[in-house]
Order: sequence, then structure tokens, then C-alpha cells
Amino acid sequence: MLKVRDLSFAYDGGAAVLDNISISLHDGELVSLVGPSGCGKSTVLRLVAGLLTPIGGEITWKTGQAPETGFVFQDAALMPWADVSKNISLPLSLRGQALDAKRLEETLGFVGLKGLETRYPQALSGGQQMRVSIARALAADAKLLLMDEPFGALDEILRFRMNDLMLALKAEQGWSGLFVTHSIYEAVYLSDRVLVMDAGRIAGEVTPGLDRTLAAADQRASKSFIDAARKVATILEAGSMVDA
Ligand SMILES: Nc1ncnc2c1ncn2[C@@H]1O[C@H](COP(=O)(O)OP(=O)(O)OP(=O)(O)O)[C@@H](O)[C@H]1O
Repeated sequence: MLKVRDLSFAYDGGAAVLDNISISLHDGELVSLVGPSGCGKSTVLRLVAGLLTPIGGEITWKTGQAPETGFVFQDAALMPWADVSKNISLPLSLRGQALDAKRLEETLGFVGLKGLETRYPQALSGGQQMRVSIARALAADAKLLLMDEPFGALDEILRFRMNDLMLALKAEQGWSGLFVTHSIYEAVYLSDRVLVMDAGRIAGEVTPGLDRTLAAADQRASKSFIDAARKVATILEAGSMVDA
């Protein structure tokens, strides 16, 4: 779907924040970027989203142009004046399109929000708000999700549930995703591949190869999971600590 080749970037003529980064993302794949604070993870997402222009290298798409893309951030960033339905249809409304009732119903079902369509954000729990944010990203038939620490502010129990929701949605809908996280375990649990970043470069890559037929708790206790987490941790330990 996406090839990032020898990408370099600096903010406002300053020192390089990314140094010759190369990443590929295949159709239907979820790839995580994990690394210490300040190593450049969010900058990669911003470049892929076209919000920043690289100073070197290139980003190319299989189809010649970026696919329909959805964004999910740590802050659910819902509009307080709009109910759940209106928040979910907002990206399409901004493009002058309407979200048809069937698609809205389907999307609410995917994220377990049926019955809450007329609630306002302030009357939703943190997990429900995050579900609205995910539904909003998916409602416009996104083929690519760019996710920046989406579950970083949630407690661990809710975070586990949201991880399972993402896996179920991906299996059902087949989108691809780039997922930024500080959590080694979240990266391993969710990803087809984990890219370990350190100080503006890719320091290593780990393919967890988990058996997706296992139940969540068994998955997290499986040898593949523990081995993959150890490999990611070892690469991180060998790197420098940006901002430490
Ligand atoms: N708008 C900006 N202007 C100048 N420098 C920036 C800007 N945004 C980020 N940086 C710097 O670029 C570097 C990479 O930042 P980035 O946000 O991509 O890192 P990150 O790995 O996502 O960090 P975190 O995990 O803390 O969110 C950091 O040194 C940061 O201070």
C-alpha cells in the first residue's frame, strides 16, 4: 500500500529529526512504531498524512495516491456540541457528503455504540469516547488508519478491550494501519510487524507471528508474544535514550 523510502525531515531548518527512514506497509497490515519519547514516531505519521513535507526521500502509494485515510489520536477530540451520530459523520459532512443511515448503523454496531447515537460526548465514558473517535475514522470507509497513541490515556483493562476491538475491526474490514505507541506489549499484541525507532531512525524490526486463534489472555502468555516483546525490549535497550 505504502512505501516510505530514505525519508529525512527537520523542523524549521533545525537538526534532522528523521534520518533516512524506510518503511513499507502492505495491504491489510498493521505496523507499529515503538520507541522512546522524541524519537520521531509522530513525525513519521504526520509525513505519511501529508501534513509535513520531507527534506529528503519519498513516500509512494501503490495506487498512485493516498487512499481514504482515518486518524485516531490519544485525545478523542470529539465536538462537544454534536451528538455521537453527528461526531461520526463529521468528516463526511465537512466534505459536503452525508453518511447514509445504514452505514451509520453498521459503524455503531462495529464499535458497540448502538443506542448511544443521541448522547453528547460529555455523557460518555473515556472508552465510549474513544469508540466514537474510532467509528469516526472508519465511517468514511478508510483504507488506512493512522493512529497516534490512541489508547495511551486509558486504564489497562480498557486498553486491552480497545486492542481487541481494533483487531476484530481490522479482521472484519481489512484496512491497513500505522500505529504509534510507547507500549512494547501493545505493539506486539496488535501488530503484524513492530518497527523499533531510536533517535530518528529504524533501529530494528520484529515480526511477532502470534497465533490469532488463541484467546486474549493465552495470547499474552504465549511464547511467541513473550519472545517478540523481549526482542523489542532488547533493541530498545541497545539504543540511545532520546530526551532521557
Ligand atoms: N512542531 C515542531 N517543531 C519543532 N520541533 C518539533 C515539533 N514537533 C516535534 N518536534 C521535535 O521533533 C522530535 C520528534 O518529535 P515526535 O513528536 O515525532 O517524537 P515522538 O517519538 O512521537 O515523541 P512522543 O513519543 O513523546 O510523542 C522531538 O525532538 C521533538 O521535540
